[in-house]
Amino acid sequence: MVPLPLISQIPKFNQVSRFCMAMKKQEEMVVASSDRYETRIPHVLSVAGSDSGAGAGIQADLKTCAARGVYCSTVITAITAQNTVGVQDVNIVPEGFVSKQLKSVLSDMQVDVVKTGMLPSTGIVQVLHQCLKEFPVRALVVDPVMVSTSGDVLAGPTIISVLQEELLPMADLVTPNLKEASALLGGMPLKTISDMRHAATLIHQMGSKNVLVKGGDLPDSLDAVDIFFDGKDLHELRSSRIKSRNTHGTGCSLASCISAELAKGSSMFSAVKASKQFIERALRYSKDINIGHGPQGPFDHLCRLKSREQSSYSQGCFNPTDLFLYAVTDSGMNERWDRSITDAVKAAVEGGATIVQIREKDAKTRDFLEVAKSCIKICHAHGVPLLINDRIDIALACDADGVHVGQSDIPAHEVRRLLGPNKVIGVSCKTMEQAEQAWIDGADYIGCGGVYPTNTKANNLTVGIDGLKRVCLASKLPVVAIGGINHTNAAAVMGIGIPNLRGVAVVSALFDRQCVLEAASKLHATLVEATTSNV
Ligand SMILES: Nc1ncnc2c1ncn2[C@@H]1O[C@H](COP(=O)(O)OP(=O)(O)OP(=O)(O)O)[C@@H](O)[C@H]1O
Ligand SMILES: Cc1ncc(CO)c(N)n1
Ligand SMILES: [Mg+2]
Repeated sequence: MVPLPLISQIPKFNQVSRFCMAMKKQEEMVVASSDRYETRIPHVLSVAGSDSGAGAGIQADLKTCAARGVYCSTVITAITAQNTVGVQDVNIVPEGFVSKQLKSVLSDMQVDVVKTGMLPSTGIVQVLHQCLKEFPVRALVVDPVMVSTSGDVLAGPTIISVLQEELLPMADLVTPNLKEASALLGGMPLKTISDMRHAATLIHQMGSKNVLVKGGDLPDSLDAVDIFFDGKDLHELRSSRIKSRNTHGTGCSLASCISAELAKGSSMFSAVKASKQFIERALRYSKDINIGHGPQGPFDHLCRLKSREQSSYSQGCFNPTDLFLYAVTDSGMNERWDRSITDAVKAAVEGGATIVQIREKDAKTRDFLEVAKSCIKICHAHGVPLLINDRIDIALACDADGVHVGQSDIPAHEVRRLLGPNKVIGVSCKTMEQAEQAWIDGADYIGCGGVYPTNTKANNLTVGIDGLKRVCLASKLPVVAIGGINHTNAAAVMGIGIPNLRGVAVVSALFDRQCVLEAASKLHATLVEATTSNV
């Protein structure tokens, strides 16, 4: 198979569509060669050390990629005896054997992105450099692991010059923490955000296309602040600092999440921002878990999948963040683009849809049920809930996660009675009164729109941005905006800045497009951009 160009050689605006085209081409090749339709899964190769405590290293990378729906292969560079107290011992894998692992994976599997962690010898860096020249990949993310947060050395200072000479000039992103940034800069002290900004520009000169200086260990900082530099602009990425001992492995997980998002086709900046959100969410979810007796515990990468089983769908605890990118299917559009509903849903969730609603107005009941069952499997494999529009019978029969109803469908309180307390119920509302009623009726969220005019629903009254604001301010339930929303106006919708507006629901912007995956990841990136603060 012809290797794809390095990500840094592809103009930014073209990345996602080229990736989609390449994926389509590969799919066609598979069909042609085996007469069987298979979909390629985005693939990250992690070249890193094993952490026996499984909070960092290879284990963190595997879990992060799994949480993001991306395949992760592994080349192990060292085995560490490690726990929540610290690193007790390190056994370095001989470079010849690292080289064998690299060749095994790279010569056989189609890797999109290589992510490096612990590279404990100069020989290992050299064989990696050689292999990447022989088997180019779309992106290289270098996490220059040197010292663990417990203070133990994972790669000595001799590594620095070979990293600088061989790896950084090939890298699309390098992600040093404060100590590593300081070591790369010959021991320069880094104590403030302004020091971090300066460091990012200096490290950029070592050849990496982009630099992310991580501030997890910045003393006296109320927020967790990272500095991103793309060679032109400096961005300050902030999230709240979660008060928890369970922060071991945040660095590895951040870099592998960025790699996973790049593998799916995101642009670099969107991947970085989405990944910072992922870390914050996982830390918040895991802040009270208790593993080990030492000062630094691991967090739970798979929280999103778990919270799905434990909360929304069996314990009756709806997670409003699921409304972020809400995909509503339309059979007419799928027919027009000659794809099945299941293929459309699969592409939407792979591209980043966070909840799916199956809306089938004309389907035969039995066909609808079969489609719903397949879609649930796809959605749950990605930790995404699936709702059914209007048809409570179908939702019950396939054990969907919930139902969405309009004002002329069965009233929400009846739906609640039929579905019980643990399912998700959404109601379309145009007015403050309807929003109040949805709350009284026991709904979990409301959909408000049409925000903009749309062809999807005939004779649908447009409430506009002002109507949306009014309903959001009055609603006691989380709100998802709907109606004519796409990647050009999504930022304006989220920009109204009312906290209970949790996302946008879209039909045409995903499904009336040639490449649903591309449309979804582009819209997801736009939403992340619109909802993450940066200076
Ligand atoms: N307590 C926290 N709350 C929120 N975000 C955090 C916290 N600690 C770290 N982060 C974030 O996690 C990411 C990793 O940062 P950090 O500086 O801890 O990397 P690291 O030291 O390489 O991690 P590690 O060595 O533990 O794997 C950054 O985006 C940082 O802002
Ligand atoms: C194996 C390994 N890689 C990276 C880190 C950095 O957190 C660690 N502690 N252990
Ligand atoms: Mg740290």
